[in-house]
Amino acid sequence: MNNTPESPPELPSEAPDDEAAEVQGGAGEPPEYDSKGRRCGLLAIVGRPNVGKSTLLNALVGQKVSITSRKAQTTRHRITGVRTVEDSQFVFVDTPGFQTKHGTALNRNLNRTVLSSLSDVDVVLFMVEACRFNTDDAKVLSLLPEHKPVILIANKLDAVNRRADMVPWLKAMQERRNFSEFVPLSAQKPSDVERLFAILKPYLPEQDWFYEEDALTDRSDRFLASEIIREKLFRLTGDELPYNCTVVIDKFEEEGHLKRIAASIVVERDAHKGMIIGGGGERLKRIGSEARQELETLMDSKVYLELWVKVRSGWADSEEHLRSYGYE
Ligand SMILES: Nc1nc2c(ncn2[C@@H]2O[C@H](COP(=O)(O)OP(=O)(O)OP(=O)(O)O)[C@@H](O)[C@H]2O)c(=O)[nH]1
Repeated sequence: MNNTPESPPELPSEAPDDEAAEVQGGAGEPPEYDSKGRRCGLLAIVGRPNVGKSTLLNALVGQKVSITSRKAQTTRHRITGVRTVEDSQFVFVDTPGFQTKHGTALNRNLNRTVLSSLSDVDVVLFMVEACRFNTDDAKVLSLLPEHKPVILIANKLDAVNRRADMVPWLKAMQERRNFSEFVPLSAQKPSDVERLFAILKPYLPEQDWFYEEDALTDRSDRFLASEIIREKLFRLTGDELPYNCTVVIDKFEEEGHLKRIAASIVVERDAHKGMIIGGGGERLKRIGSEARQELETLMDSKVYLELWVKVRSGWADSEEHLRSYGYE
């Protein structure tokens, strides 16, 4: 997209729709869906406090992000990290109800929250310390949904003095639940962490990626920018806006202590476009201004942000559209 807006930085503008017809491809059926062997899925890391969940997550994704939108692309979840390895994209999500910090008791009331937050992940990573299992571990385990693949991650392997203890311990664990896999590892050991991707891959459904390949790896600021804009978008449009609108970063340039970001909010219908722009463009201005302020704080630099709204009917179903938005 080569928008060269006349407007000054930060002033949200409306992009012309002239590409819409062309992208829709005119006559003919939309192309049949084909993930081309790609996989993408949601994963949750659960476990009692102090077993090493954050250590593992940070090692898996390289950097932690925090997204507060109620309507992130993956429905109810707060995404804590994304990592794409070859043809597979791993999306790690938070599980409300497992906020067990400061020794908060896990009680029955949390049960429902936990179950619903885990109901649409593809695989659960249940983490314990190798050769240990206490009542808090048991409580967490008892909250996991019955019909969901659960992988047992036995962390802190480096701290196990007698490796021979592992065999009876693993046997006892298998009696507690029919785990899909046992993975003894050390979250502090990079080679163990990298090995985990190959083990997890078969649990991701074959489908196209939710995010760009470089999300949260070498260009994570770009990913963060699209998430922050999306968060403001949903926050300021309330429940009016359907989930399937997206934010595409068209430009992300750094000049010293300044970042120039141009982004398009892509919606399916004209009505949605109107909703986002608001009377006199007020709403879009606010989305832009709030996103810019937050990005400046997060990135610790000055940010010029240009926002556009575009209508792409059926974009989410069309491979061609996805390609044109850089999803390939
Ligand atoms: N020896 C050893 N220590 C580890 C390993 N992984 C994590 N730790 C340590 O275990 C402690 C807890 O790690 P965290 O990653 O904060 O644990 P957590 O499960 O996220 O804890 P909460 O945030 O309280 O739920 C830290 O001191 C880590 O350094 C490991 O593989 N080996």
